[in-house]
Amino acid sequence: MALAGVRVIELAGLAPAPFCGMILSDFGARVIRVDRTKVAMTVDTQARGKQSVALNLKNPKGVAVLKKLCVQSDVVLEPYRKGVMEKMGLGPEDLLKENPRLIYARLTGYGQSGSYAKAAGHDINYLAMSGLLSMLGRTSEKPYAPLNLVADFAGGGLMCAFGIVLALLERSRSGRGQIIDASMVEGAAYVGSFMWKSRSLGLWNRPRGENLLDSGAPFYDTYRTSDGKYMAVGAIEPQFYQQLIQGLGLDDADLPAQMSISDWPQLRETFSRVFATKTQAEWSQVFDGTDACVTPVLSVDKVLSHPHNKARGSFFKDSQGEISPRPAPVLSRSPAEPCRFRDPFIGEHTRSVLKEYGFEQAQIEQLLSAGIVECNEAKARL
Ligand SMILES: C[C@H](CCC[C@@H](C)[C@H]1CC[C@H]2[C@@H]3[C@H](O)C[C@@H]4C[C@H](O)CC[C@]4(C)[C@H]3C[C@H](O)[C@]12C)C(=O)SCCNC(=O)CCNC(=O)[C@H](O)C(C)(C)COP(=O)(O)OP(=O)(O)OC[C@H]1O[C@@H](n2cnc3c(N)ncnc32)[C@H](O)[C@@H]1OP(=O)(O)O
Repeated sequence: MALAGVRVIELAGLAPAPFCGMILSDFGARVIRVDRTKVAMTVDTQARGKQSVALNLKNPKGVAVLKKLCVQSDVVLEPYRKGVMEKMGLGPEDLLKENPRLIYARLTGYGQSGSYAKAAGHDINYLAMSGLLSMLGRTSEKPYAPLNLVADFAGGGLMCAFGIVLALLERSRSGRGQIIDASMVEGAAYVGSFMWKSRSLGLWNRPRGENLLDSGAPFYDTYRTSDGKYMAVGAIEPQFYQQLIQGLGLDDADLPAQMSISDWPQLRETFSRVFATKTQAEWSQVFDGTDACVTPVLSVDKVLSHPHNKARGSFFKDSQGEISPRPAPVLSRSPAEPCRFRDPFIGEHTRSVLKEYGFEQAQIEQLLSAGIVECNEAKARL
């Protein structure tokens, strides 16, 4: 796999950093998640392929353990508020001094500088600060955050993984590590570059929810079917729009022009009325194999069985029967191979990892009895 041989230490976080670690793990990196001690259950639902070491970083001996792990690693990924790592004596200066090849990735909401750097926040706040939230939502409604996909995952976890891969590539030439300041505000805004770069085209001149791609246009929207499901319509180009009209059984001569914005409400009503006459399956049959750009809105349970997704193996079931998306993109020679085994228990690999990283048996026992590290091998064997 592309990242085979890369060792990552991921400090346990909420959503974006776990996703970043999972991407690296899916593509072959060895990811060791450092969890807190005295925690019964992890909230990391993106732990695929990771190992877990439970370590008390409030104790200087715990800090020393982490340093030793980082000296022998390629990447450390930290998801804390600005200053937390420095306070524990684990800031970039400390760790890069001991391992100048280390890539030190800092995944935060607001970045390492600026007046918000130390403030708490979540996806919706970062999305708001990126400018993008102001553009999301239906006409005459308040801004609407699309789950926590944009800032946490696209602009956060994924962008941070991209930064790490870039830094690894650069290190193969320079031999030196570096610090990655991954701000979710900036990551989200960067993902949304199109919104800024396409303003001159007049794509976003109208209020929120009344533009071409924000559900303003009737040919770029979703429609309810007779069985209470939905179809997605993305027939922008005139030649594809014609196929939409044909599939709906409408006559172009009876309809206003596609780009007549003042007629969009009327056109939407017509489309809504027609879509409500057949089930999702029936509409899929009508549009499959055409270029009308009309697809069923699949529920997360149904994606696995759709013939297209099935043919490509786009989703898979793990050993627990849970459906997951296959890691993307697909590399021809060294594709990702997601681990199908269950996620680790907190501290499941403490003993084995410490041994591998050069701790003597007696040292490990001492750390365990002092509560500086915790081990959960027994739970794993149950
Ligand atoms: C919208 C998303 C978030 C969605 C997440 C939800 C899915 C989950 C959120 C809450 C979960 C529920 C909850 O936990 C209760 C149940 C628990 C149960 O086990 C499961 C069910 C639950 C209902 C559970 C269910 C779900 O999992 C949840 C609903 C996001 O937007 S995520 C993005 C958040 N932002 C960032 O990541 C940006 C960077 N980080 C930050 O700004 C801050 O970390 C943050 C997120 C604001 C949190 O601030 P906080 O004050 O809590 O922490 P920090 O200032 O960063 O300091 C960390 C302290 O921890 C110490 N520490 C770290 N590691 C160790 C260690 N190994 N040992 C000892 N101590 C450690 C560190 O020293 C810091 O201590 P100090 O505060 O003393 O300096």
